[in-house]
Parts: sequence; C-alpha cells; structure tokens
Amino acid sequence: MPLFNKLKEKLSSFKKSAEDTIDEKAVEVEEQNTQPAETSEPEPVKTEPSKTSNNLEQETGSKSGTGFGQKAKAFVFKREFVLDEDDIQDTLWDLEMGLLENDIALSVSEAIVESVKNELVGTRRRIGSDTGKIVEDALKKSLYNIMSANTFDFDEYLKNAEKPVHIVFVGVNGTGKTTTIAKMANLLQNDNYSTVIAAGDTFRAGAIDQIESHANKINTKLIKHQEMGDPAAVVYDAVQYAKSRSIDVVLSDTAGRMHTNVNLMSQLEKVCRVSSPDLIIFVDEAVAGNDAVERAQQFNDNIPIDGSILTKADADSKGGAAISIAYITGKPILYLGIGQGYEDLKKFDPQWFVDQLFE
Ligand SMILES: Nc1nc2c(ncn2[C@@H]2O[C@H](COP(=O)(O)OP(=O)(O)OP(=O)(O)O)[C@@H](O)[C@H]2O)c(=O)[nH]1
Repeated sequence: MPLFNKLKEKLSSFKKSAEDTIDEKAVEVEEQNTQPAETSEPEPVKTEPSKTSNNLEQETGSKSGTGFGQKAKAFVFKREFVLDEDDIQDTLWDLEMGLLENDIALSVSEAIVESVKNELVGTRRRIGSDTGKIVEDALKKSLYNIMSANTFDFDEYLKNAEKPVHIVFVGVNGTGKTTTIAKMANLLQNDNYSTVIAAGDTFRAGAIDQIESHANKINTKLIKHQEMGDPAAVVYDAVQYAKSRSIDVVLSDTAGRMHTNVNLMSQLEKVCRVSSPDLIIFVDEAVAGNDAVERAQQFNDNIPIDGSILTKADADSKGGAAISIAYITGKPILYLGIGQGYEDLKKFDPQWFVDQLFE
C-alpha cells in the first residue's frame, strides 16, 4: 500500500536537486583543472560506487554544456572534490521547508537537515560517483537515526514478560483508540495469547457498547461497569480476572481526553497508579500531523508512555507525525493502523518505513 506520498515526492525532489548541485560542483572543479591526467592520480579514498564512464559522459556533457572529449572525461573520473556548506545551503533550505510542509515538527526537521548536511559536506567525493545514491543514503541514514529512537521489540517483550501483561491505551477522542485495542487483541489472539479487554472509557456515552461490540466480534472477554463508573475499578477488575484465569494480556481502554483537561488527566493518572500497567501506549491518528505530535509530548509529560500507535496511516500522505513522535517523545512507534479492518495493524519497523519512502 503506498503510504506518505507527498513526503515521498518531496524527498525525491530534494534528491534530484542535491544530485544536480553536486554534479555541477564536480564539473566546476573539473573545469578549473588544467593539469594533464597523468600528474593527478587520486589518493585512495573511501567513496561510494562509481558510475560507469558512460554515465559520466552523459552527466558531465549535459551539466557543463562544454562537451568534453573522451580524454577529458577520463581525466575528470580521476579527480575528487569536496562539497562545502555553501554549495548545498539552498538545497538544504528547500529540504527543511519540504519537511515542515509535510508536518514534520520544526526541531525534527532541523535535526534531519543537520544530519544530511553532516553526511554530505566535507567528505571527499570522487568525481563520477553515483550522486543520486550518495544523497539517498544520506537521507535514509538521517531518517533512520531519527526514527529508531529507543526501539523496543514488542513481540520479544510479550514473549518474556510475566503474565498477565497489562497495557493501558491513552489518547484523545475519536482517533481510533477503541478500534486499535480490538485490532491488538485480534493480533495477540492470532499469536496464541489469551486476552481480556477492560471497558475503561466510562465517560463517553456509547463507548462501552462500542467496545463490547468489538469484543464480541473478535471473541474476547470484556470487563465492564456502568457508564460514569470509576474507570480505575473496571481496570482493576480486569486485571484480577486475568490473574485468576491465567489470561496473558489485559488491554485497557480509557476515555479519550484532551491533554488540557485537568480532571480527566488526573483520573487517567489514577487509573495508571491503581493498576500499575506494564505498558502505557499512546494512540493518535497519523493524519493529525503536528497536533498529534504535540499531544504525544503532553501525554508523555503527564503519564510517561512506553510507545505510540499511529492510526489512519493509510490516509496520511505526509508522514510528519510518524517521523516526529518517536523523536519528540523518545519512545518508539510500535504499530501503524492502516485501515478499518481488524487485520489492519502493521508492526512498525523504522527500516521498512525509511525504505518505503524511497520506493
Ligand atoms: N482508515 C482508517 N480508519 C481507522 C483506523 N483506525 C480507526 N479508524 C476509524 O476511525 C474511527 C474512529 O475510531 P474509534 O476506534 O471509534 O475511535 P476512538 O478513539 O475509540 O474514539 P473514542 O471512543 O471517542 O475515544 C472509526 O470509524 C474507525 O474505523 C485506521 O488505521 N485507518
């Protein structure tokens, strides 16, 4: 499924423009050079794979417009050059603007640009290197480093953890939290874990019925109390139920709330205090972009989260929240919601994410 198309286009246009800039610089260096080839053997350098001399001919010919002869091209091939900051200042600026347009938070965009700059500037390049690959590798490396903050293997954790493992899901209203809990229970059951869901959203009218309907469809036990009841009590009962019946995982829903709602936030703190969950997972929608990032940060400040799940990634062309949240909270993204079906939950792997941005 194609994800984050707008961001992909932006990265591809940055790649093209950085590639052109580097190639122009290479031609410029060559043009300044008047010494014969035999006096200019390059020192050994660690460089990227070189293009074939045919590629190089096309490139140098088209960029310089000078139509080098065969001898001159061989000569260019043996040369090296170093890119300095001025050469790619404008291109990096465009990259930063492009990242911001795609809802990547300012501090994260700056970190990515800084890292790309460090990769590109100051390293000796052999003229004729595959500049497209150089730029793509620099981008991939920076994005990967940003996204792989504190990775945490959820499967491995579950396998080794003492049971029942208790997971509390937090986040604002309507972002897909309830559906995500059902998807998660379904996934765990498919992996042969037994599950129980706690209907901890006692606040929103209809929330208990909604989660009950999911629980029935995926055939998992639901523990519920009355609407407006104490969510901490529901969650406590669910954990006791799991302990008494050797259930592997308790998945607790909580009422959606704005991070600014002090009462609901302290109620959530109480739920977490009373039930001491093993994991607190923040759920938000990828399409919310910077708003989701801000909420993740503020939830994390109040109730330290262990990771995030981003829903509706299938509808998100920008990818900003996915890139920013792990970096800003310092906690990994665990899954992406990629549709409305129970099977539409994809384990998040930073390498997969970065690779598919360049497919
Ligand atoms: N396209 C798409 N839709 C999703 C995804 N996850 C959830 N939804 C839809 O988003 C809508 C809201 O989901 P809910 O699970 O009801 O939201 P919620 O966060 O539980 O809402 P509250 O109970 O108010 O907190 C539903 O129509 C879901 O089908 C996803 O990954 N992709």
